[in-house]
Amino acid sequence: MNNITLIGMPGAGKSTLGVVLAKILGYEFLDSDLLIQKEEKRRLYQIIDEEGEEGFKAIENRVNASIETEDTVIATGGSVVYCSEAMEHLKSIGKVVYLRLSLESLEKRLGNLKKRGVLLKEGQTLKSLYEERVPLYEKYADIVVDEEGKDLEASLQALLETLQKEINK
Ligand SMILES: Nc1ncnc2c1ncn2[C@@H]1O[C@H](COP(=O)(O)OP(=O)(O)O)[C@@H](O)[C@H]1O
Ligand SMILES: O=C(O)C1=C[C@@H](OP(=O)(O)O)[C@@H](O)[C@H](O)C1
Ligand SMILES: [Mg+2]
Repeated sequence: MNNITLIGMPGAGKSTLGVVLAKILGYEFLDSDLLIQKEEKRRLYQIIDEEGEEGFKAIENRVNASIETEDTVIATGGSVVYCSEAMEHLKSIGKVVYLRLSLESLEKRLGNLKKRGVLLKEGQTLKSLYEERVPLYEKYADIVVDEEGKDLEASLQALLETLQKEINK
């Protein structure tokens, strides 16, 4: 199945770029964060508040591992890479694309992380979260797209060009 799954740090543009990419490719678009909210009938922040970090991850794993789509751009939540079953499943139904952005750029782009619903352990900084996650994004990525120094239009262009090259391989 030829789905395209976007992974990367919160604020990397998975949701914003994903929907435009789907439109250009004539694909469906699925934001797995919205699927979690629909299935749980709760907002993400409520799930995190009520179930804690581990509880949220278990739900995120189950929901992402159950996605059965075709010709769909799937924007995941930044924490999906902690969910090994979900990641193996997403890899099996298409290509996994890591949207890479430097810590410095993310720091400028992101506001209050807790308010954004990012899974942060007590006292954890964006820097330590970045260092913890980058190896996981790299581990699961079939394709890496570098977004550094690009505006929305240029990021989308880079994403399209990289996918095109991959398809023509
Ligand atoms: N070059 C860019 N690519 C993607 N998003 C960008 C870019 N520049 C600024 N942004 C902004 O960064 C935010 C990305 O948020 P979002 O798409 O929700 O990311 P994610 O789903 O990866 O957490 C949006 O507010 C978007 O407008
Ligand atoms: O990175 C994270 O810890 C999270 C990112 C969010 O999605 P985005 O990556 O779309 O912001 C959402 O899944 C959840 O609140 C946790
Ligand atoms: Mg998103």
